[in-house]
Amino acid sequence: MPMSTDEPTQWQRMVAGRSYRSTDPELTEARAATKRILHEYNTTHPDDEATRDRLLRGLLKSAGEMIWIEPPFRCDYGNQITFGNGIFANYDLSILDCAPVTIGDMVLFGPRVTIATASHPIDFVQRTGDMYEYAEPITIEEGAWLGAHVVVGPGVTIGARSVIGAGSIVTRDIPPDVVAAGVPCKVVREITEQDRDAYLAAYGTAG
Ligand SMILES: CC(=O)SCCNC(=O)CCNC(=O)[C@H](O)C(C)(C)COP(=O)(O)OP(=O)(O)OC[C@H]1O[C@@H](n2cnc3c(N)ncnc32)[C@H](O)[C@@H]1OP(=O)(O)O
Repeated sequence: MPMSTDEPTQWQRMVAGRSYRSTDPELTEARAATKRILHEYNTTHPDDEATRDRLLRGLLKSAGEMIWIEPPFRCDYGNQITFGNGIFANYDLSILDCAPVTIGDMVLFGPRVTIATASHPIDFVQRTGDMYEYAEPITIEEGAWLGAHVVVGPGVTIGARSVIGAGSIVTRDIPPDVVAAGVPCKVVREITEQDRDAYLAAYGTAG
């Protein structure tokens, strides 16, 4: 029987949220190309902001204004990542962008945040023999702040302006305007105007 020519590629399966194999040659080469760009990014001179900005804009699907991603920064493909405006990421941001990753305006990342869209089957044979993998999109809405060492899992949305405590593992959606923390990450409380007053009382203004 003749082979069908309209079978989706592994890339098409991956971005459609279906099972795929990351060992596919097209995907392997795409990751290798990304690593070459990131190697250059991560070894720039600290003062060479212009080169880092150029490399980032060539790598990402889209990038707004005023983005500062401290090296080292790692991702799988780059062209699945959208950054809004005014984003700061501290050292060691890792994004497994096998599905779309959308970061809104004014999002802050503490050091060593991991955003993992990719996952594997729980079943051993599917995971190792079949080598199946799948990925689900992740969205971090505008103004969210993720503390150090936060891990965000496949399919999660973190709501606007919410704060995720250091070391949290986020496995479910987090609503807007809350402090959430822990393993697994749960809402601790809502953020209110009292937070502003309490901050000023404790630390004052920056002049
Ligand atoms: C962009 C950058 O580079 S950021 C620099 C890196 N800095 C960080 O990563 C620091 C991040 N900060 C935190 O994680 C802080 O703990 C915050 C912001 C979540 C604290 O928020 P607050 O609402 O002030 O929390 P508060 O200290 O009042 O604690 C509320 C409760 O949540 C718990 N909690 C707070 N943080 C965490 C956390 N990371 N993990 C688990 N539980 C936590 C507290 O133990 C407390 O529980 P309790 O009521 O049972 O005692």
